[in-house]
Order: sequence, then C-alpha cells, then structure tokens
Amino acid sequence: MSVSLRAIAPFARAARSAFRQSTNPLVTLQRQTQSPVLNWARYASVYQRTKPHVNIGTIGHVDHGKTTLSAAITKRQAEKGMAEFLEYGSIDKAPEERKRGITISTAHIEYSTEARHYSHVDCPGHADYIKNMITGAASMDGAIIVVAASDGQMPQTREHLLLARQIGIQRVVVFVNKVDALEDPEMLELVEMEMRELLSTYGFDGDETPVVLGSALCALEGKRPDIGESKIDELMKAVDEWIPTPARDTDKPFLMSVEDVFSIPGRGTVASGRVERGVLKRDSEVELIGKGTEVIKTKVTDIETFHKICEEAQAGDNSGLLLRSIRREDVKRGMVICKPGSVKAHKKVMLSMYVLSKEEGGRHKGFHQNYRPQIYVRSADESCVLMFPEGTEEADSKMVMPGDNVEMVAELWQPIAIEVGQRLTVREGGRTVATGLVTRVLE
Ligand SMILES: Nc1nc2c(ncn2[C@@H]2O[C@H](COP(=O)(O)OP(=O)(O)OP(=O)(O)O)[C@@H](O)[C@H]2O)c(=O)[nH]1
Ligand SMILES: [Mg+2]
Repeated sequence: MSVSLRAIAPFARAARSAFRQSTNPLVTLQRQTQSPVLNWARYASVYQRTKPHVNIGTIGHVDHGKTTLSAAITKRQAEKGMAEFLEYGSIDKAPEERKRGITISTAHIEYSTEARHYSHVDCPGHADYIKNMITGAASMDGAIIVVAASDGQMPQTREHLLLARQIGIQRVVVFVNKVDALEDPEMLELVEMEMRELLSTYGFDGDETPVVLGSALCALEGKRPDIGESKIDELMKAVDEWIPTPARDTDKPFLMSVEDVFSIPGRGTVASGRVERGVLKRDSEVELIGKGTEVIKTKVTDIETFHKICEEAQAGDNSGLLLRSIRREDVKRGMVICKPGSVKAHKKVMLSMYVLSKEEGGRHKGFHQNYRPQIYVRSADESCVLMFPEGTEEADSKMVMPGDNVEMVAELWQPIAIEVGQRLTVREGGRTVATGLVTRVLE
C-alpha cells in the first residue's frame, strides 16, 4: 500500500460516515449488498466545491523528473493535510493498470493549496506516450514544465511547450529540477535564461513567467530543505498566483469527451472523461456522438466526480456518467456525450495547421496532398486525408515543409463531433506532424 494510512485516516473516517448517512440510491445499494464491484460508491462522500478548481500537470523531456516532482508535491501537500501522499511508484504505472476495477480517472492526482483545488496529470515524456500527453494536456488549464538543470532544454521540452500552446494553455510555470546534481551555479543561470527565451519563442511571457530552481528528489526524500521542500512551497505559490483560475464554460450546452468506458455489473455502463462545458444534472437526457455511429440517445442516471457521488457534473470536472440501457460496446473512447441537438458529427473540415519542424519532433521531410495521417480531436483519433483547398495552384506538385503554416482540408474516415475553433493534432506513426485549428466545417 503506497498511501500512509495515518495520513488518510481522517478522510477515510469522513468517507465512511458520509457513506453510512448517504441517501444516494447507488450508495444505499452498496450498503445493502456490500458488493465489491460497487467500489466507486464505497468511499462516496459528497464532493464539495469549496475552493476554485484548476487542472494542471507536469510536462517536459523524458527523465527530467516530472513523476518525481508530482510525488513530491503530494508529499508536501499531504504534510499540510491537503493531499494524499502518492509514492513515485503509484503514479508511474501503466495506464492499463490504472484502469483496473472501476475506479474512475485515477490517472488524475488530486491535491489542494490554501487557495485552490488541483487535479494534476503527470504526462509521460517518452515519445511513445505522446498520445497520452496530448489527451492529458487537453485537460490542463496550466502546466508545470520540468527541465533538468543537468541537461537543459531538450527536444521534448520544446515539443511539449509548443503543444501546450496549441491546446490553449496560456501560462506555464518552470521548475528547473536536479539542482542538487549541479555544481556550477552559472549553468543554472544559463538554463533559466534559455528557458525564458524558449517561452517567448512559443508565445508565452518569457520575462514574467515564474522559474523555480530546486530538486524534486530532495523534496521527496526529505533532504536539503533549502532546495527540496521549500522549493515545492515556492512552486505551488507560483502556480497559485501565475496560473489563472479558468473561466468555466458552465453556461454552454453540456459536452464531455469520453476517455474511458467501464462496465459495472448490475448497474450498467459508465463513461468517464473531462467535462468540457456546461452542467449536467442527474437524470438528464443526453446524446452520444461520433466514431461513425448513429446518434445514440440515453439518460444519465448517476454522476461521480473525483470518486464522489455528485448531483451534477460541470465544466472542468473529471466525471463518470452512468448511462441508462447502454451496452459497453456501444460507447467508445473518442465519442462525446452532449446535450441533445447541441453538437453534430462532421466528415470534412478546413484546418489551419502548424507543421512541426524536425527539431520539434516533427517530420524530417515535407508531404504532398493526399497525405494520410491520423487526426486527434479531444479524446478521439481518426484517419484522414489532407488536401489543399479548391483553387490552390499546382496543388498536385505543391509540398508542405516542416516549419510551415498551412491551410488544408481534412476529410475524415468516419464523422466525429467537431466544430469551428476546435484544436487538434495531426500525427503519423507515433510522431506529431502538426497542430491545428478547425477554421470551417465543410461537410
Ligand atoms: N539528482 C536528482 N535526480 C532526480 C531528481 N528528480 C528526479 N531525479 C531522477 O531522475 C530520474 C527520472 O525521474 P522521473 O521523475 O521518472 O522523470 P520523468 O520526467 O517522470 O520521466 P518520464 O516519465 O520517463 O518522462 C529518476 O531516476 C529520478 O530519481 C532530482 O531533483 N535530483
Ligand atoms: Mg514520469
């Protein structure tokens, strides 16, 4: 067991008592049956919105210390009674393992500061996992970019910063890690200076962005508090102050992109994901759209947010929705669940794209029209063919080069829920080719 029992005892007590007193039908059922499958209700207590909520995460090059830092933050906040301490090993698990049972959105680490409540995604830096980074990053309001002082900025430092920008993240905080392993203080200054330059290159505020210099490992191991725990405090203060509380789209029609689907015997199918906009009350009618299927109409009969039963799900929440009379096979990652009639699936859109350069992890060579990559939209991915808009001169011989900005028409293999202003990523064989924005819906 990775979590210190003493640390969670008060939470467990509160949860047990809420569980005993709850009148929620799902909880009542769980009380009656004590069924292990209804784990999601076992620790049910009412999720209270006492502090503003912010989604953040750690991004950066492989091995620069993202997971160590994530663990160190939970350790520090746990000492203040504002988190559960998660050991390195319990964060750094394969996603398949995380999906065990019916626990919903465990990939999201949760903690608070005095000021706010955070949901934190630890993004793996390995190139194979960039897909996770993309979908994970999509639910970030801000990010902590981790850069090891010993290496300085590396290809994925740049690639992740660019992606962060392209998915609409306005502000990041820099954590220069592994300061303990560095002897030359001038090197530190250099790393900081270069990071500020890089931030400006990608459209962030390079001058004002907080840069914290420390050691995640020291913080985690309780060594050298001057570069360890005190730097975690400094980092969280910077995050609190620099990354703004996002204005939530709670007034818009409800939409949640499905990231995971679970089957709960005796209850039904639960789809989980991040609520992009709107508010959904229990027992509301919804539509399921995308992945080439017809529009499926259903009703949401129960809602869970951060492992707690909730009366409603609202923009920014990571929620699980229990869907009435829907089989697990009917719901797929990449579909959206939305207010009836508010969203349509489309097959053909105009894109404005930035094609990544080789240095940013993109292609080494250019491509022609009729190029067939994958497109990643919210939690969906779909094959497509890219063409130049009608009327483009010499379209057949024209080439798009890494580093170019270009407008192209994308025709998707299957229609998916997509709309103007939607950001997306174009990928091929495990590498990011371009990031883009939908400028027009054509079909
Ligand atoms: N000396 C030193 N080593 C550190 C520090 N932080 C992390 N490390 C070590 O760096 C290695 C990589 O750390 P991780 O936290 O796994 O890095 P990561 O960025 O999550 O790596 P990926 O998820 O694979 O991209 C581990 O061996 C850590 O112990 C630090 O502050 N100082
Ligand atoms: Mg990691």
